[in-house]
Amino acid sequence: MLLRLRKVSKSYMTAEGPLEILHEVDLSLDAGSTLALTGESGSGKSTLLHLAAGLDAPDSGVVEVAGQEIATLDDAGRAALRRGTVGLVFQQFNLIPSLDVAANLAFHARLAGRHDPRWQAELTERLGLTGLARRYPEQLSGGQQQRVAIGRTLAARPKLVLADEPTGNLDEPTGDAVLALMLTLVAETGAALLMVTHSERLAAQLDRRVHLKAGRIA
Ligand SMILES: Nc1ncnc2c1ncn2[C@@H]1O[C@H](COP(=O)(O)OP(=O)(O)OP(=O)(O)O)[C@@H](O)[C@H]1O
Repeated sequence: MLLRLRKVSKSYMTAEGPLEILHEVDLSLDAGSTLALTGESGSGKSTLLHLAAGLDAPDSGVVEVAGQEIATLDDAGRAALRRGTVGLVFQQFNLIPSLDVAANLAFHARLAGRHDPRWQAELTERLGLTGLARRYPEQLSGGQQQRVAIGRTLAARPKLVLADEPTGNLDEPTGDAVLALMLTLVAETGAALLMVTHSERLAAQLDRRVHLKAGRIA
């Protein structure tokens, strides 16, 4: 099992007092499987994804990634887990503006010690980025930037891909094409995917779907 949440609860402090966002959420994801996380705006989807990435800690409950309980790791251990096992794709592409496409694609793989020029070349071609390798992010369209962001994540061959509305900034045909490509590449690398989406239509393309409502899995 790549990802497991057990009785995970999380509150944020607000001016009116603590606000519970997630209440005893259980969720698990096996290697090679894909799961869509849906729910209304504010239902806690991004919060859950951040907990799964070890970017934030739950108030109670357990988060395990690849068999490791995140709470038992120190900052360096969590950073190593993110670098070595987890890949993140966000709606805002988070490309490095000072690096060209090729260097952006290589960045995480190099950090993870898994830079593989042949795999990068294959991703570049299949993501339709050939010819754009020397361009900088600001010289790309939104769809092109998102394909670079997905390529950058997959170049490092993460075991677990966490994606937050990865096609949310794209028009529907472009978003559909980018998602289809991401699903194919995730399947080929044997990674597990947890994807947050507002879209029922996109959620239906993944193996399983869970819906968050008022902080609980509905
Ligand atoms: N750091 C924070 N401090 C206080 N409240 C927060 C914080 N982060 C998120 N929240 C609140 O927690 C709730 C859940 O936020 P979250 O971003 O997880 O929702 P979401 O389901 O991803 O929403 P969306 O679909 O709009 O992105 C929201 O009400 C939000 O205002």
